Amino acid sequence: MSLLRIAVPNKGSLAQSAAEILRESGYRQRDDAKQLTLTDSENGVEFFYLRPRDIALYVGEGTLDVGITGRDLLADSGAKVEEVTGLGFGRSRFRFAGPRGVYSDISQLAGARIATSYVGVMRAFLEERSIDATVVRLDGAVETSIQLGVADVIADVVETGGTLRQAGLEVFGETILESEAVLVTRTGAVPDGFEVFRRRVEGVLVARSYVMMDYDIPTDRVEDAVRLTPGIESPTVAPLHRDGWSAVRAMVPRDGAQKLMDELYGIGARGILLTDIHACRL
Ligand SMILES: Nc1ncnc2c1ncn2[C@@H]1O[C@H](COP(=O)(O)OP(=O)(O)OP(=O)(O)O)[C@@H](O)[C@H]1O
Ligand SMILES: O=P(O)(O)OC[C@H]1O[C@H](OP(=O)(O)OP(=O)(O)O)[C@H](O)[C@@H]1O
Ligand SMILES: [Mg+2]
Repeated sequence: MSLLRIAVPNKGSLAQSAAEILRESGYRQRDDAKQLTLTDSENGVEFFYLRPRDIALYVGEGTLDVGITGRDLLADSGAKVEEVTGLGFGRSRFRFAGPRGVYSDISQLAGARIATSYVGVMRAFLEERSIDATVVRLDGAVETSIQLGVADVIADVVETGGTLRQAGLEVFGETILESEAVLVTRTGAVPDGFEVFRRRVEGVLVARSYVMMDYDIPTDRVEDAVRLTPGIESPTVAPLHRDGWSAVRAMVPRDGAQKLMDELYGIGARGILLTDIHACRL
């Protein structure tokens, strides 16, 4: 059987987290950052470590079957690929920024020189709003371009905002794009072996965002408790040896789990336990 060919970021902000999620999904990953390919035939896959910006192109051309890249890079590429799922890491916003106190609205972009590494996204944004501005393509360190007189404003990736602050810049206007790492395939194609891969990765995402909750509760309060912890399909309810009590087990979102424990305690639940889920298939 042919191997599923998967493109993985080789460097940059997405590389480490991408390798982590693949490892947690049970795949082998390279242990040398100079290694460019890795075959995991036991699991039916082959990994290609590539620049995240190029990944949409390889997948869009059909040279590779699946890719992990940024949603913003995907939008910029114009390649024929579709997002299968967000992966919850590499979160960033794509924003306009200018010298502090000068810009407050995108109407001020008319006639301006905008430096960015995301020329495709920028041109589309300006065209949609009929704004006539000059786009200056830069590879990185875009924040410095204003000081150096190459541009008036920039459009760049912002995470903490630390880089902008250091450069004496501030964001203005609407958020152009919200990004995170995404799993992509070629539009309209479901490559052989992809479903197994997708289920493994989605299993890790669920395991990361859910926890398992167990508790005991007087049987006459089970309905109230189940309303608080409905689980994904339906919670397991089993009789306790102690008369009039039941045990309940349900998956709950990790965020807010502590508050949920307080609420369950409040309606009479006891022995409330929270445990991590390491992997799952739903
Ligand atoms: N500081 C950051 N925090 C979170 N995501 C980021 C950050 N910088 C870039 N990204 C995301 O990483 C992807 C770009 O990856 P790429 O490897 O091309 O650039 P990079 O992470 O800036 O690395 P480098 O500039 O060192 O090559 C995009 O999806 C972008 O949104
Ligand atoms: O809001 P922050 O947390 O400061 O992060 C945003 C910065 O991170 C990235 O730069 P990177 O370090 O990848 O350098 P680059 O500009 O050369 O791509 C991005 O291009 C911003 O400059
Ligand atoms: Mg960068």
